[in-house]
Amino acid sequence: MRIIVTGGGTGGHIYPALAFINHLKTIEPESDILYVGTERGLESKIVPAAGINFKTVDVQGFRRSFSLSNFKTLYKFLKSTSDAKKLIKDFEPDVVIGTGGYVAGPVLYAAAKLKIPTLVHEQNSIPGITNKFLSKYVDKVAVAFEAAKPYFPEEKTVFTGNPRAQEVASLEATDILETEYKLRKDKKTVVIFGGSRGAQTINEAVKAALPKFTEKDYQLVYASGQIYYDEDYAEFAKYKENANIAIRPYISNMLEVLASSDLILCRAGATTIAEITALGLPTIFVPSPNVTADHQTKNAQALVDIGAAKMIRDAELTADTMLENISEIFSDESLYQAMSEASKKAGVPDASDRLYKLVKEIEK
Ligand SMILES: CC(=O)N[C@H]1[C@@H](OP(=O)(O)OP(=O)(O)OC[C@H]2O[C@@H](n3ccc(=O)[nH]c3=O)[C@H](O)[C@@H]2O)O[C@H](CO)[C@@H](O)[C@@H]1O
Repeated sequence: MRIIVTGGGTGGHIYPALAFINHLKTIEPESDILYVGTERGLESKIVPAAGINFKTVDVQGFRRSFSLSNFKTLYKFLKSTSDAKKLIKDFEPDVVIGTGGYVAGPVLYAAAKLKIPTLVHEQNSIPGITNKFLSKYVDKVAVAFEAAKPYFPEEKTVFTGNPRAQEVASLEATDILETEYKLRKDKKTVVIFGGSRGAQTINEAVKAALPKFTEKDYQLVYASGQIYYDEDYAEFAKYKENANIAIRPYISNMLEVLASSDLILCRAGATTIAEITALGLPTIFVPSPNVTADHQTKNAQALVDIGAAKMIRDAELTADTMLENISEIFSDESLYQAMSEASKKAGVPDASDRLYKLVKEIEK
C-alpha cells in the first residue's frame, strides 16, 4: 500500500499514527509510507527518529481560529493546501490518513479534493476542531471513544479504538527500571508525567513532594517535560543519586516503562488513556483545564465512572492530594486489583486491526 499519514503537534496525535504505521509494516511489509507534519511540531523529531520518510507543510496561523471565516486564515489554508497537493501528487498514495492536529487539516482536505481515499482518526471523546471540519470531506472517521460518534456523520463513523493500545497490549514488564532508571525491580512504582510536553501544575506538586517521595515504600519515575526540566534543573539535580526517585525531561521508551510500573498519575490525554487501559493500569488523572471543550475531564470521567481511575482537579492538585491518592491505592490491595481489572476492560487491544480493516475498505 502507498500511504500518506499526517497528524501532529503533540505526542497524542503522533504516537497513534506511528503505531498504525508499525502495524501496517508487519502486515504489508512492502508498503510505501510518507509522513507529513510540520517543522515545529514534536513530529519533526519523533518521526524521522523512527526511520520514517518525513516531509513538512507550513500550517502557521491556524491555531484556534481554524474556521475559514477570516481572510488571513483562508489564505493560509489555501497556501498549505496547495503545498499539500504537490506532495500528494508527487507521492501518488492509495490512501491518506490523519490523526488530528492542525497539520491534518490541509493535507486531508487536499487529498479529498484530489479524490484520494481519506480517513481521519479521532482519539478524544470530544473531537478537535480540525477533525470536525474534515469529517465533511473524508471517506471514513475512526473514533476511539463511543462518546465521540455523535459529533460526526453517522454513516462514515466507526469505533476502532486507538492503535497505540494494540502496540502496548502484549507488552510484559522488563528490567528497564533497574537498568535505565537505577531503581528497583521488586518495588512498587508510580510513574508521573503531564502529557507529552509536561504540565506546570503537576510539576509544582511533584517538586513540593520530592522530599516525601524519598521516604516512601514505593518509588517514583517522573517525566517533567523539557521546559520544566530546564527551569527546575537545580532542584531536580538534588535527587540525582536518590535510590527512590528517577527524573527525566522526557521518557522515550514510555511503553516499556508503563508495562514495568504499577500506578500512573498524569494528564488525561486520549493516547495516554489508550496505553494505560491496554495494560490494565490504575490511574490518577489530573485533566488539563486548558484544552478544547474541557475534553480531558470527559476522557478521565469515563474511566472514573467504571472504577478504573481517580481524578484530582487541576486546581486541587497539591503535594498532599497527590501523595494521599497514591497511598490510598497502594495501601489497599483489593482496590488496586479492582481498578486494574476495570482499566483492562476499557482497553481495545485490537485497535490497529480494526483501523487496518477500515483503511482496506477505502483503499483505491
Ligand atoms: C494539551 C493538549 O492539547 N493535549 C492533547 C494532546 O495531548 P498529549 O499529546 O499531551 O497527550 P496524550 O496523552 O494523548 O499522549 C501523550 C503521548 O506521549 C507519550 N509520552 C509522554 C510523556 C513522556 O515523557 N514520554 C512519552 O512517550 C505518552 O506515552 C503518550 O503516548 O493530544 C491528545 C490526543 O491524543 C489530547 O487528548 C490531549 O488533550
